[in-house]
Amino acid sequence: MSKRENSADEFSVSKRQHIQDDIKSGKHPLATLMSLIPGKEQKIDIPEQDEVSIGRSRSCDVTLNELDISTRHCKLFLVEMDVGHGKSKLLNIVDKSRNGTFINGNRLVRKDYMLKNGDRIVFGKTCSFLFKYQSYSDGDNIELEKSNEDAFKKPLFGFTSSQSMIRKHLQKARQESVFDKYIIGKELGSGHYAIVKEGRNKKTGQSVAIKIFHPQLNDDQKKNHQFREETDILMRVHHPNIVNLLDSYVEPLSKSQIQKYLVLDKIDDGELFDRIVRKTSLSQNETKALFKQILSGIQYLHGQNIIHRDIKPENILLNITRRTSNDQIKTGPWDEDEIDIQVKIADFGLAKFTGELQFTNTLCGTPSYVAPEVLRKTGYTSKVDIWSTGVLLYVCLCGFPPFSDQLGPPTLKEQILQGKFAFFSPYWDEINDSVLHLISNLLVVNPAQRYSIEDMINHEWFNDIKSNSVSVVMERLKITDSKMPKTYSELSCL
Ligand SMILES: Nc1ncnc2c1ncn2[C@@H]1O[C@H](COP(=O)(O)OP(=O)(O)OP(=O)(O)O)[C@@H](O)[C@H]1O
Repeated sequence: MSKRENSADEFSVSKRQHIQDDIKSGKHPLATLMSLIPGKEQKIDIPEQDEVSIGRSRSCDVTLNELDISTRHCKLFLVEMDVGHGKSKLLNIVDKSRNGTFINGNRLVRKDYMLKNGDRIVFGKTCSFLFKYQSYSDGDNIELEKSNEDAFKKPLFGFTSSQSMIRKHLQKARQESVFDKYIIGKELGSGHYAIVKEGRNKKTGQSVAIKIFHPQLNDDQKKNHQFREETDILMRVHHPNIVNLLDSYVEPLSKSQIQKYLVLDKIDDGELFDRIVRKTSLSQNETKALFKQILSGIQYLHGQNIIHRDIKPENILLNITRRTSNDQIKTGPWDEDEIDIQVKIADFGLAKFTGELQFTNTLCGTPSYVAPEVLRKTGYTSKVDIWSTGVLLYVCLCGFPPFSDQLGPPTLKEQILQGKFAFFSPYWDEINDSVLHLISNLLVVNPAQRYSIEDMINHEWFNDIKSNSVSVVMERLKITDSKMPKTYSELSCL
């Protein structure tokens, strides 16, 4: 007897007659389990039926003969689910065993789990299988639902009929799972709503960042569709100062939960926030050079009717080219060991998917960058980004925000609503009046009187020209040491 026959015999996996019949009759199985035990190669087909039982009992649909398998070890339930791209037929696994069912190393305890391609399932201690769907979804029945246009001001990208065909095709192609296309690796960072991990495209080898939102209830199909439609649009946004969105996925986690994924260009050198913390504040020249890029990105977004809504130093990422030899010439006022810095704005147009708490900054957990009209909830325009950019400019130059509870009373919220801020001595003493004038035209409570992105780009501070507009001397406020605001750098050491 050959080794192979012998092992197949030892690991005899029998299936009930009707499964065999299905296969014989040419009816496709829904999924397969490939044995991962060396020398015990085995492929088990999972038929497409409402319930599939797996266990040691001969009456189970799939019988596993190992001693640590329970009589009825687990059940697979067929679930039709729409997570934003038409109905998909999926298998939901529920454990019923004594020794446990493990998915990718985690024991299923009193919860169900929606199986996905590439999952490693271990029944009991040793029965280890790789799970794969045969035909994952009902791809020919995709219904494109109209997006909720009120919730998202439509960007200027129109769809021609051929584009709409491409879009349909794209949508069909996108029924694949994020795990089919990418290998997910180590953590790059985390925020309130998501953790971001390194990823690698299995086909091209491209290194990417994968933003994995915390699990959400799958209680609103319309919202899932909206997420898919809007991320499709954001995928067409390309600018050198904006992080490219490459792919988006909504994956079922269980019968009631989903998880959203965004695949992004990977940006290697961290957040502007960390640079400010490290340096306490940035020089005028460095701030100006970084802001020229930030403003170019924001101008592009506003030109496409996209409002960022969450401009803050944590969302400004940096790609830094380091010096490798002494004769390399710097492209800007960067540090000695830096040749070039490319600014990349992250998280644009996505704030609405994460709710109001989004308006926070990670250090203080306060809405320091939010425009007054957002707090007032009276409706807003792209001018909210101008306000936040004004706060960011202030922070870069002195190292602390213009509005904070430390500066109260009044409260942070009241300071913002009243537009109550000051340039404190000695922090602002050596900084040009010209940029104080610019900031004073950005932190204006009435959005109609606030600068536009073009006003900002054309301001004399950026263009190093002297005009008559800044003839006034900007006031610096002297306050006692005890009242002096703490910089992000000081706060990060506490
Ligand atoms: N494209 C990227 N490349 C590399 N790192 C990234 C990328 N996007 C995000 N990160 C890292 O992951 C961290 C968390 O990401 P992000 O800020 O998008 O999550 P979030 O939950 O939306 O955060 P927040 O709490 O600010 O709302 C970021 O601070 C950054 O350090």
